[in-house]
Amino acid sequence: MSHGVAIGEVRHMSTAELEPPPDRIPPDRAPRERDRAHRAVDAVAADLVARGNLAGGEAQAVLEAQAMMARDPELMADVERRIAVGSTAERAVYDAFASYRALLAGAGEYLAGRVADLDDVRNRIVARLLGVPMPGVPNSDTPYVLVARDLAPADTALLDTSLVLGFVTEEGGPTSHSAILARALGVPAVVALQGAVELAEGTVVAVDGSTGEVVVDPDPEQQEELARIAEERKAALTAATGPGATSDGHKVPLLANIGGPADVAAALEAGAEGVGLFRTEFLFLDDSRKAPSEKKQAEVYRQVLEAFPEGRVVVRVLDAGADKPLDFLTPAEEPNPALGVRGLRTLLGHPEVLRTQLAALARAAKGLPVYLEVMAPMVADRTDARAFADACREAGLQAKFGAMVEVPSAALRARSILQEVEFLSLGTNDLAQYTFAADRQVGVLSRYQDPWQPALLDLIAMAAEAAGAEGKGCGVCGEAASDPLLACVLTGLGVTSLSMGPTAIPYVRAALARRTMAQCERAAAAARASESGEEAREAARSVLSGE
Ligand SMILES: C=C(OP(=O)(O)O)C(=O)O
Ligand SMILES: [Mg+2]
Repeated sequence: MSHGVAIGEVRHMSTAELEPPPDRIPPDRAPRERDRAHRAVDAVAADLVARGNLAGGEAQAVLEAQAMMARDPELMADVERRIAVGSTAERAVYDAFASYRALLAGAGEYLAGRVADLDDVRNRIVARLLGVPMPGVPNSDTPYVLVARDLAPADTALLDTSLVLGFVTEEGGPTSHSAILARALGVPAVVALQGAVELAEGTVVAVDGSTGEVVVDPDPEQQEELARIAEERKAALTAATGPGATSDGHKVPLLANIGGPADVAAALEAGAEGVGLFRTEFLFLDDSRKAPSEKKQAEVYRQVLEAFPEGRVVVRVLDAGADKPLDFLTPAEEPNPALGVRGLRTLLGHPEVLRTQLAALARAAKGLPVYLEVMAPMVADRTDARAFADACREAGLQAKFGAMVEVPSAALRARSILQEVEFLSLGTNDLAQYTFAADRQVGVLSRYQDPWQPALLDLIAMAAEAAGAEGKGCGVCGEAASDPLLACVLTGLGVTSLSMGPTAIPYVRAALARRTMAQCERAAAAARASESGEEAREAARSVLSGE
């Protein structure tokens, strides 16, 4: 969710499946159809790349990955085969994508995340061949609330925020890629709302990005009340500036999650005190066969480091696998990729990739006054942590080495992990996934992704207490940190820094500035004493607003 309230009329994303008729063509038309298919694919791929260039950041990487899907040579070979036996270009594309989709489904992999991307590519190519408008964002001159089954990155990347007041999706958990991209736009959004696509076109809805509520046909009083709440939030926002701290001066550095240099401007504008999570995998998406060279990586890292002179920059080494597969590193045949070779496990199996990345970081930081910190994703135990710390030392890296806490075992044995590394960073997206055994990409399981769940709060508290006892830092860099109320609770649990998408920083800063540390601790205790995520949220809200 983004914060704020949007009130407006529903406009649906045009998702009607374009199914071309199964017309047959005579053999002499095949060359022409082949040519049409090639031109449509090229145009769509070029359009996706152009959209990516405009959007920058994480969106660019996702769009470029989509362009690669469009240009997939095997897919094109299948299209040509179908044309050769009498299909029209549009029908051949439609059918070839359908079998590719089934193949993905059979692989069982990160499908939920990728199918929306794949369908979007197919719709674009088929629409182009049929000469009908591209599927996607509706044409409207007046502002509206966009409703969609799921949002394809190509659409979220270039949404006109002067027209889109907010959006609601039926699919996609709160930590899915579309939700993260949506949040980056900074308009109120509610994801994984069951029944969203049934909302009638033109109905007025109020979308509260902070609570996740969508009020259908709000009466004038409700509209006024919601608008008043939104105004209050805005006023609180402008009142708070400077470093993150509670009203009694307990400092909680507010850091930004970024995917590359393109996100730095937004981080600086939001007043980020540094970067708490630099997701480096976006750099690796350009080439599906090999890692970028040390020189290329160093250039990109340096651009980010230079933007935060004297600030803290936490770089996460490559987190490949599961929802972020890379062809040259991720095993193709894993029965359960989220439980498979991913994150640090991938890097330990490909030490040369880790070595190159660490060498690039050492090169990038040379001579800069920045506080570089480097952390590994998916650390499960002390052996993992030691292997990572050893690799960092061998690379001669002048940096603090840390471990992400994304697996329950790491939270349970945080103290032992801290014998090897200097800080912890809680990746609450994956920690929730593994605590509740609920795939973070599956919309119907999104209840388990609620970071307010007391079990998750217990694990966070364990990690934070262990770090406190060792005199070391323990930050949060998962989506949990971007919820202003939860940010107060996390602070109360003993978390020492919060890292989030830049657009959330002002809201979190304002929320912390209004509470004392003692209030945050009371809210944390009340939340942990609850029996469900919903109860925990209510309990914390009542502590934090009642004093
Ligand atoms: C920050 C996290 O990493 P990612 O979302 O990139 O997996 C997390 O899992 O919370
Ligand atoms: Mg993670």
